[in-house]
Amino acid sequence: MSTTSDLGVVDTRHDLIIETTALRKEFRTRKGQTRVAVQGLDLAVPAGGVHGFLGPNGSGKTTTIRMLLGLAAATSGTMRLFGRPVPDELPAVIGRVGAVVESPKFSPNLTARQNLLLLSRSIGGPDARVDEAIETVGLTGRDGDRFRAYSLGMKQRLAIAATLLKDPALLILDEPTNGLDPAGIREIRDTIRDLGERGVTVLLSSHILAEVQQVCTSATIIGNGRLLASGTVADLLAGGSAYRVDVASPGEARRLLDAAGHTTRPGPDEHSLLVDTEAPAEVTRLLGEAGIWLAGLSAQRQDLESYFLELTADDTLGQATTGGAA
Ligand SMILES: Nc1ncnc2c1ncn2[C@@H]1O[C@H](COP(=O)(O)OP(=O)(O)OP(=O)(O)O)[C@@H](O)[C@H]1O
Repeated sequence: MSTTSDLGVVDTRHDLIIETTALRKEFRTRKGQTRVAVQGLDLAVPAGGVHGFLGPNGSGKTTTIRMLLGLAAATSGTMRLFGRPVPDELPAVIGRVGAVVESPKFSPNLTARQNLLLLSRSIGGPDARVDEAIETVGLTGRDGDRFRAYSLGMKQRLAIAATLLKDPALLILDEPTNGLDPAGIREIRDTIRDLGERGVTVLLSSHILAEVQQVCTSATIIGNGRLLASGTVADLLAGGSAYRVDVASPGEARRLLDAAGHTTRPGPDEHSLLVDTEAPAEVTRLLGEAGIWLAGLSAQRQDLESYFLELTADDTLGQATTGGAA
């Protein structure tokens, strides 16, 4: 049974900071069609560390985050934050959640510090927390500059600083490095890593793998609103190791290997396929016995990025739509 109280104690039964089950979101398009943005998503974010929420553009990340924060209604499914069902019990937990989903509004003529002081006082926070937040995001020394003179990267860091004013246990950042140059990306990345090391659970949504791989301890990969893979980054990388098989007829080879219980995927060209297996010799034997001769067999060592691209290759073409007018 739940151990939660009005103080927002974590439900120890789950020990998950974010949990969604069969989460679904449909939008009605102008043409009267139903666009399924999120379809049956099970998301499980453990306490502590930085969790990547990865998927190509349009895969449903922002929609999922908006539902978690009560900014959009789910069509069906359940969601929990700190073990509490949301949106029903969102008021009990929202004080522990910091989020940068859209660009927050700062006054351009006030300094960064003045902007933060205003925000902090509006939620009854101590002024000292403003200094802490400025230091955490690395804006010490620049906090006296007017907001309008800030670079995009500094604005993003200020947005993160604003979320820290309530000392959140969970920080949700939606594509925080969008539009930043490499130096700006590195600054944000360092800030996020630092926050994770301080014990804040961070959900970091991104479609850029290379940078996420360096920051995240665990990750969920989605495509077309569906879960494709989830686990520690190390597990995801291990799961991504595969063998490339070169044969004249990959379709036939895939059917055979699938029937034998292997998991296969299309290869990088028309005469290849990828197979996830611990036993490449078994693959050779199965194909050989069926008269399918291998022209090549090679282990594929992958980084998270190529694994991600491979997983989401079929999911970037468009969203599922049903019903309505053509
Ligand atoms: N208000 C809306 N009305 C109709 N469709 C929407 C609406 N909001 C989002 N969608 C659609 O839902 C799908 C998922 O969009 P979403 O913004 O959640 O993706 P995302 O993964 O955050 O993408 P990005 O990386 O580009 O931000 C897209 O096909 C999008 O067009």
